[in-house]
Amino acid sequence: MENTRNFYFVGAALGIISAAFWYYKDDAIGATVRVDKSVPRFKIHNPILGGVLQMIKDIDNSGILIEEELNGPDFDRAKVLTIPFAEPTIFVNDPESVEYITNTNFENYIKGTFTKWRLTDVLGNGIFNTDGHDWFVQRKLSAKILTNRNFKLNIETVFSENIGIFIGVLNAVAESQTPVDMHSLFHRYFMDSFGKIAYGIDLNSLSQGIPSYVVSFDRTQNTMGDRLVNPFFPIVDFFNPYLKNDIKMIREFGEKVVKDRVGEPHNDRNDLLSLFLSHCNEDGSKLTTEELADHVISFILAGRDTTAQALSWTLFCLSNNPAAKTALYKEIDEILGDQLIPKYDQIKQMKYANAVFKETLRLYPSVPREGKVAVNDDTLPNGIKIPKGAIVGFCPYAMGRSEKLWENASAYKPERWLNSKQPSNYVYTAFMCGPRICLGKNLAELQGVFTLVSILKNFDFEIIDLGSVKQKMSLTLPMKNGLMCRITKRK
Ligand code: HEM
Repeated sequence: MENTRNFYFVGAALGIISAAFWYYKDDAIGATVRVDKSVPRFKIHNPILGGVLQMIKDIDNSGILIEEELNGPDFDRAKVLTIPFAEPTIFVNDPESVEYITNTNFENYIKGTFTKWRLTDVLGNGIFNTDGHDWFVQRKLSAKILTNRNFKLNIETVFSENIGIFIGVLNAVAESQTPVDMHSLFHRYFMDSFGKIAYGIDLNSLSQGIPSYVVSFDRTQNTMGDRLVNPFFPIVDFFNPYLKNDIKMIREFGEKVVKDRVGEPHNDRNDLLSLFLSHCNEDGSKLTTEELADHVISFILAGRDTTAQALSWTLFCLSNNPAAKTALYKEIDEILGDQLIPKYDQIKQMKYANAVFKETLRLYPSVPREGKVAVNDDTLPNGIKIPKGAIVGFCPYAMGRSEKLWENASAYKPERWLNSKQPSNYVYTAFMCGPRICLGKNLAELQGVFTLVSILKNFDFEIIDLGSVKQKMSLTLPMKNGLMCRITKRK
């Protein structure tokens, strides 16, 4: 009797497991939407768990893994990645689909709850985390300050002042002959520059060492990146010993920036914070301190990490490509002569330096992944059916390395940018495209090239161990082990 009962019990259990395997053969358990089975799944897919095991097993290389799937020989029009209890992502890798979701049918593809649920505790309702009317109002306001005229003024004032401090720090490092982590220094330099440009404040993180709120920013960026691939992030977050305090530090930093300005006798400066402070909602009310802090925090994240990481990868790419490095030094010396810091017009004249910056971002885009949630059922121009609630994703990292889009895609060739015909924003997606294209694109290019040229005019950089330079999973594309360099002063 007992044996018979056990036999039925084991049989039933095996039956349930087999049924689960059959039912969740193509999609992870709890996937919120089922995608048509005719769209191929990622090779790393397992029944029930989808792609989660492979993604979190080597989380820092998950971007490379996605790139290999999208640029692999079996990729046709789209591939699906599902992880348990989350929206499935239908990845595309062609400019037509990217144009469709980011522009042609913009209204149907939003950030949605996927992003909100993962980022709101840090970013609140900042521009990265909003859709519709809220997004539009913030975008219009910010665009008023992020103008080319203001960038030109910034070059002559803030950039020149800050680069002087940066060069001073690098001089001391060169004299001491001790290796330094350029990845960390770039983050501190751009934090200070951005604090000054956007909020008119001196953060002094370069000259006074790393403040604790910067450590919190860094750690939380990584946590937010992990949340995008790990569906079990609420559990991981619960056991994260730093997270609660880090978020508190970041929010307090944002609120302090606001409160300090509100307390000023003359708060009518020409910067982002003044604009947000003077803004009135439709009902005539002003933004609260908390809302203003959302903007402060979001713009620091937008302006600091992206450009700092782009320059870190630029030094890495130049070290791997001596011919490009020589050509760049030649242009800098020809145009600057004895002058140590470039002027606005000289940066515009430096075709090769601008090409170097773009070429680095093609291979190492600071925002390597993009995803938008479909509001309604839809069909992409390539015929792929998109169910309501699924995410349509694309990877600037994969598109930049696609042989279908770039000749000799894996080669670092700044020369490809010297042609008069430039690729469209739907091919070169490092700054996104459509109505949500990066608002700071021109500023980033100007400040990136200005900084690169200024430091190369003054110093030589030797990366100590090229093999140790690795990507790290995050919202952006930081370096896992930093970028340790030996610096010498140029004669
Ligand atoms: C190399 C530097 C940079 C790169 C590669 C870059 C790239 C991007 C990308 C890919 C997006 C879209 C992100 C998304 O879909 O959520 C974006 C958005 C944005 N970026 Fe940048 N960015 C850079 C620097 C900057 C700077 C310096 C600013 C300064 C203000 C800035 C401001 C913004 C803003 C405000 C948005 C949100 C736009 C919107 O949602 O309407 N970015 N950026």
